[in-house]
Amino acid sequence: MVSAAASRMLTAASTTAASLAHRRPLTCRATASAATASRLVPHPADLIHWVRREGGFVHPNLRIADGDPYGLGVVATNEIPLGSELIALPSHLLLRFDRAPESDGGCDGPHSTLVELARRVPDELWAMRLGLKLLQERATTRSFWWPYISNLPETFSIPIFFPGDDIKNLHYAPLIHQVNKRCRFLLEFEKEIKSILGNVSLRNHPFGGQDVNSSSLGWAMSAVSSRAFQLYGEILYSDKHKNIPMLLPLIDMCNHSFAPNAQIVQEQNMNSQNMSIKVVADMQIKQDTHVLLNYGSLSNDFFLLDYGFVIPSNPHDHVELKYDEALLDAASLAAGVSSSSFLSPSDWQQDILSRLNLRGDEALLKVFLLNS
Ligand SMILES: C[S@@+](CC[C@H](N)C(=O)[O-])C[C@H]1O[C@@H](n2cnc3c(N)ncnc32)[C@H](O)[C@@H]1O
Repeated sequence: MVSAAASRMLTAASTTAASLAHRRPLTCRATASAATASRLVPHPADLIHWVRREGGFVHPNLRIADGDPYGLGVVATNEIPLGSELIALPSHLLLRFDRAPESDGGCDGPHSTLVELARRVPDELWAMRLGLKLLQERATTRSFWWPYISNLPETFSIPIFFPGDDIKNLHYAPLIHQVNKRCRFLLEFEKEIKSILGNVSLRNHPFGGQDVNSSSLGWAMSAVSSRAFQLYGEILYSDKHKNIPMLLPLIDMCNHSFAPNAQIVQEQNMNSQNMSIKVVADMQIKQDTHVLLNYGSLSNDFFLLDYGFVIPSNPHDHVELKYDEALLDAASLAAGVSSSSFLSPSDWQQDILSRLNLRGDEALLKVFLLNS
């Protein structure tokens, strides 16, 4: 199933480009690592210049540079003092999926069709919802967001694009299950989108009449899962907020570290439309040093699935096991250990098990093995 999905994504990539030469094709190659991945176009717009021109702020001592082996990154060209504002984006430079009607024809316009498609995406695949918006902007010839989108990688080396054998070699059933699930979703969603958009006029088509396939959907989902930040969105009531994913131009060029030298600060009026997002230096940043953010306390499963990399000795990795006496007895039997009896432990064993909280009415049978 997975290899079929992966190979279909691979081959679909090359087929649409020729017939859509007058538009920005929604294609994706599934090769190369992030470190070498080229951008959507050979000479993308100057992102720093665009952010400044559109009302954002970028510290004069910053540039985008090759962050080998992490792909591109944001680097200090000169020392930057602790507490300095590094990047600031006003609300109109935050790319988010908004359900409210846009000025595109009210209830029937392309935005409404996009909302209808997004409604069919399960909550756990939230990245696909914002991915639909990203695809729409990518397909729009004069999109405001093109200078940003043109700087996105052409490919993502995350497991949904791995060849089938490489997926099997992950050797970890829960991860393989997630990859399979995502691949299956992309193939099914492609069919669903084709059937819905088959009856939609060009005027109301969210992708300007272009075909969307599992390859382009996979590209968009990966772009969002590996670059979006979950930030305060709508205010629900009193001081409760709902986090929503947003793409943050330039800020998303910063790579990850559990020992970051900068952090994201969200400034917000009560009206969330007026929010602004800043990156502030948490320490002095020396010349030629990368600006690093902490993407979150994530385990390597999440990093691999959503970002395509893992952290050696990740302190947030853990293995969850169940202390199951019957299973342990069966394992002893299979191993030829005749003397053990986990189901009827002796007194001293019961005492130790109780102290470990593995026996008794309040017993907690989940065992966590932490990395640290
Ligand atoms: C938000 S983007 C950062 C910008 C990215 N390097 C680029 O070239 O566009 C996240 C991606 O950067 C790479 N990356 C970031 N931090 C990394 C790290 N600590 N180790 C390995 N790869 C990293 C991964 O490819 C990840 O999916």
